[in-house]
Amino acid sequence: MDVILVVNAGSSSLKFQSFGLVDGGLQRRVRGQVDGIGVRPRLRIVDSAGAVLIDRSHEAAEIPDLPAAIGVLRDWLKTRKGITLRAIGHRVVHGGPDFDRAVLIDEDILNRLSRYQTLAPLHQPNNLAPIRLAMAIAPDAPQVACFDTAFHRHHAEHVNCYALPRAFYDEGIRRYGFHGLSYEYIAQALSETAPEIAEGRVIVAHLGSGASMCALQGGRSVETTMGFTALDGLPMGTRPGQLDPGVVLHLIEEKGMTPAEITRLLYREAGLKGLSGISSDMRDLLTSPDPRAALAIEHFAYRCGLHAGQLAAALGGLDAFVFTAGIGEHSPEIRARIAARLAWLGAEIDPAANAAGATCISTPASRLPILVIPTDEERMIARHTFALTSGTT
Ligand SMILES: Nc1ncnc2c1ncn2[C@@H]1O[C@H](COP(=O)(O)OP(=O)(O)O)[C@@H](O)[C@H]1O
Ligand SMILES: CC(=O)OP(=O)(O)O
Ligand SMILES: [Mg+2]
Repeated sequence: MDVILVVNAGSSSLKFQSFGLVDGGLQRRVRGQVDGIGVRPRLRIVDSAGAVLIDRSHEAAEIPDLPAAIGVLRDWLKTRKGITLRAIGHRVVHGGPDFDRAVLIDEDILNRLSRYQTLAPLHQPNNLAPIRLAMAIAPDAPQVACFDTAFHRHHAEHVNCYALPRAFYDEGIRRYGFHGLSYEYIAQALSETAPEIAEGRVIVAHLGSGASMCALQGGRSVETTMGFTALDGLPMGTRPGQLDPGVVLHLIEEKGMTPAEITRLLYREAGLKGLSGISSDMRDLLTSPDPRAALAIEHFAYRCGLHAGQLAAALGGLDAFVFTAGIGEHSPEIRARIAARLAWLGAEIDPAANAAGATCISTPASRLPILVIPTDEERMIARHTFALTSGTT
């Protein structure tokens, strides 16, 4: 069978899916991930029916880093029989100013994407490593880069710019926005399942370890909370979200911190982890009796409400609100706390539907429909990869 392999390499995990090309469409075959890389590595692969094919824990030293995780994926792929790899699609977080759509990868493209490593230090190096490896070991398989930034590339100029001298904008210092593959998937899912909502003004809240919100108008992104990098906007697992740049100046001038130290602080030590001093994982905070956990949760819900207000203003009103990603899909408590902050926009949550994880979690009387839609960045990547390579393979 001909398959498309999708690779989504993150900061501590390698997620992958394969899709069979069946009757001109994409049929998911397997879904897997290596997570806890370098700490508590675990490989788990399930088939399309949800049956577990592999669930294996490893010693930290066995899978200490991303290249080792890619090696595990490669070894597993070798055991698959009767499969022809037609193309590989990759999530690449930063596409800079040039890429407003997915692109076939060659050496030149790869070199251009390498320039954005410092703009997405948690993601870009890990996104590019599997591309390089596949170029070496499967040079005949076309590879496609699918960008988090592409879905936001058509924002109006007044949305895109910072109030800095124009030269900075021209050299690419702009508000790019991220999680675009997730938002594009949700926009398509909405147009299929709730077309009347999809045509209107919708906020999608992608709340995972990275978190952002997107304002959709008629299925297109018109505003988002992240900017030049994936540090801006909502507080996240280990990133602070919106921060007065004066804080960074203070850290440099008064505390003598180096760029590397500040990068570490802002990408790995801040957010829920820094504020609570307990964990970056919302599940740990929700079960902790520690008041610092309660503060971090309150800060998160407050800032989500605040940024939703900004996006509602950008849209000039709001017709629906959608929760997605790890926290958005799985935490009724956080959904309820954020929805309570949207009461002024007409939101009224249905506690039973929320607890049950229903698709619609607002009451029939709610002026604002509130939905939960699981995201699927990998399927979005497969769609782009298929569209770009079906004529060439
Ligand atoms: N049941 C749950 N309750 C609260 N938070 C959860 C739950 N399940 C997952 N999460 C949160 O989701 C996060 C992971 O989300 P995910 O979208 O997979 O992020 P990423 O793709 O960025 O790793 C975890 O760090 C955890 O905080
Ligand atoms: C861009 C970003 O923050 O991605 P993730 O949520 O996967 O960390
Ligand atoms: Mg993610």
